[in-house]
Amino acid sequence: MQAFTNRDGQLFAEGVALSAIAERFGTPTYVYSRAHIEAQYRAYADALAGVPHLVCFAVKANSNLGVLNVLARLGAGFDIVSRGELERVLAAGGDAAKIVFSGVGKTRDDMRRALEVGVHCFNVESVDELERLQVVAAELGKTAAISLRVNPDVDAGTHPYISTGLKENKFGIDIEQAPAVYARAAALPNLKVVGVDCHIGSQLTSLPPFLDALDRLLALVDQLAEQGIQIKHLDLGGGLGVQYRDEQPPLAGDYIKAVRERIQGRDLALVFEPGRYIVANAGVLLTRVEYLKHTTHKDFAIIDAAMNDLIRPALYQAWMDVTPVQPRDGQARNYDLVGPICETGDFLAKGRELVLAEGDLLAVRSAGAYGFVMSSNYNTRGRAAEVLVDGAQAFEVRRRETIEELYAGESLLPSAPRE
Ligand SMILES: Cc1ncc(COP(=O)(O)O)c(C=O)c1O
Ligand SMILES: N[C@@H](CCCC[NH3+])C(=O)O
Repeated sequence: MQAFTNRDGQLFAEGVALSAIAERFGTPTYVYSRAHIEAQYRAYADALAGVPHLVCFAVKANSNLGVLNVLARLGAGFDIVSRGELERVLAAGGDAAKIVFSGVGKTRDDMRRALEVGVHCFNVESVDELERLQVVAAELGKTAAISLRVNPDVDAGTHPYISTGLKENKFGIDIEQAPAVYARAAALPNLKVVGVDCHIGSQLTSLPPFLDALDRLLALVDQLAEQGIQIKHLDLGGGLGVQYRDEQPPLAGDYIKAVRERIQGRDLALVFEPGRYIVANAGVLLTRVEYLKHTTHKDFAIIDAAMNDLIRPALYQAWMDVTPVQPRDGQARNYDLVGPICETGDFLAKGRELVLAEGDLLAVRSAGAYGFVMSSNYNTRGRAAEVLVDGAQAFEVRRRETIEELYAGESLLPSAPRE
């Protein structure tokens, strides 16, 4: 479904004009559509009907409480990688028993809290983590359900920074070593082996890498059964891509259909950890043109959003669509859209044919995933507001950070006299 549509010469988020949101909440502001989030979640959940499953939204993609709450109300599970994400999920009404805990660097505190609230499963990424979890669980007198994140050595064919399933990546346990590590896990008294998981990368635009990884996991499940270790669930991670420009990634329904065909006849529950697929196209970053700067070489539109608000273009050379909220007639120019930050890498888009004037509003599309969550205070800029649209209403689900908040918690040196 299209969350952002053109009507009466301007762009709407569901039933609310983006110009009205800018008027009310200012810019830069992230705007999300509840209907889109729900539709994307349902694409996964509906395709899994009839199989025991969990769709665990990857909180790293968008951890806004309002967004998490929308998903929690739908019965979603959550994939977390930190204590912070855990507390957010609980604060948003998420069910601890539907949380899978991923990440290569879980601390003892992380483990304690996750055991205390009773997460569904720890996705363990190394032998040392397994041993640490045994100690922490024993101290608390608890049993930790675990899955090993295996590295199936599949090339996801995506950007090298977001490819995670190759031998040279830091993630997971080499699939060839997995049987031995499972044997160790099964021997530890406070751990209970329940699953196998993998996540081979993000923004995948074709099915074969997913299915290759699945085949390798299924071979491992069979091998483990011969060792007397029964796997209950298979967690295939996230990674399904979305359309930013002209990519044609598979739909969740087709992906899940292909997975279901391959696991037919097996007594396995399925877990997925989609992030981008659920929220990327549910969000835009709304920004205003501050200045137009025409030089002999280039035309720049200096906008009030910057790389601190949305770092994907600077970090991955990601192409993001930018659309005027109220398109105007006139002579288009070829603009670089740049922010106010003192870095040449501070751009959100380059070489766009646009008709612009100072004060115009622009929507940077597909910004619902890895947008606000990757923002920073660089150049002492307060972070953007976040607004969630539900039908004809817009709710500020996070207010803009104030200047005072930017230095709250810092202090001066005490003025002790120097000897
Ligand atoms: C373990 C794990 N699960 C899920 C995700 C979510 O990925 P995506 O947003 O591509 O669906 C990631 C991030 O790539 C991840 O590292
Ligand atoms: N932050 C990345 C995705 C990272 C996926 C996290 N494992 C992006 O914007 O594309």
